[in-house]
Amino acid sequence: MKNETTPSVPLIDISELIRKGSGQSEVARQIGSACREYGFFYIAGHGISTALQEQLEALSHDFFNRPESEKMRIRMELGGRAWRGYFPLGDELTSGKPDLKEGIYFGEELPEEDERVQAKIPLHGANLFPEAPDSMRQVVLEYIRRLTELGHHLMRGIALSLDLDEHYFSDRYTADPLVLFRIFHYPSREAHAGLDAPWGVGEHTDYGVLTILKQDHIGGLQVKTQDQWIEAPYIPNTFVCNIGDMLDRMTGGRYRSTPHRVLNRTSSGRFSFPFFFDPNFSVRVEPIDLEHLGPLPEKHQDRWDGADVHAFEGSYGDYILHKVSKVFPQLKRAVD
Ligand SMILES: O=C(O)CCC(=O)C(=O)O
Ligand SMILES: [Fe+2]
Repeated sequence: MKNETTPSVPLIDISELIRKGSGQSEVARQIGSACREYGFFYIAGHGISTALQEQLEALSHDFFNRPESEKMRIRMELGGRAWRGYFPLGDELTSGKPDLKEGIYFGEELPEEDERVQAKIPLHGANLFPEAPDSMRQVVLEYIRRLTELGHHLMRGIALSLDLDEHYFSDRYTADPLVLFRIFHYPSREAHAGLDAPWGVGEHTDYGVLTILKQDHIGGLQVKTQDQWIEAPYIPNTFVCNIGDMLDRMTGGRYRSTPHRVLNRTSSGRFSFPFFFDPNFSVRVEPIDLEHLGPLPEKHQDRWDGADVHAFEGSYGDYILHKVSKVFPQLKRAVD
């Protein structure tokens, strides 16, 4: 008889990878298997303190509970080409439709003197922090710092999982990664029954190499496996990691940039904290020679022709700007 058990996103304890212990090759093996099968995995043993996570959550609740007029004081238009700041409900489009979410965009904090800011390179610049709650700046910057370190560890694990040198990605792509951090608030559907926004976030794939997502107890993240949508529920003190388009491209589709979406079915607001650890903005992203792994598994070969990530030529910056212009048409005008 066929086994009817619903597949679920695997959970991997990465503590041996973080401490570079003797068990890190086993962690890498588990990461590789999850990336091939799901493109998604949970991590435990990640070393990010619960105190920092709780502070971030409390500050986010505080900020998003404030009146719209106050939140709009750090609206995205004021962030210009750096692509930072607050966007109100319905302003972000995924697959051409408004999402039922509001949020703030952050990134690496760069001063005006930084040469990339001077050169007016898009997505580089200073963050917009609210005046209140006033510890938002310190907590968000600390969170970005810690998650950047975690991203470097995970990229070592991903390199090992492909039988590559552990510094493969940092040598070529992520020594100076493009990091983007977002805080999203998904209100309950009944609070906005009039808005034509079918999803919290519509079906999409992520753009870069690796996303490290903290979600709250409300849950609502859904992942598209080979043949069905499955839930990726809240698991306390874990992060959900997923592979983005650039790693799909680099691995010739062996590692899947898996479509996902969000639906808040509850009557409470949902908060989530996606952190995107991406290739350097200026680097061209090329396929890796993975002949040592043998031929591409048949079930993944269909991704080759259909998915435009494999046909794409250019820097990561070209790729992300093209994507962003669809999600935030108004930002494109700031960049042009
Ligand atoms: O909020 C979530 O759980 C996921 C958000 C997401 O998929 C994204 O920002 O790319
Ligand atoms: Fe996503």
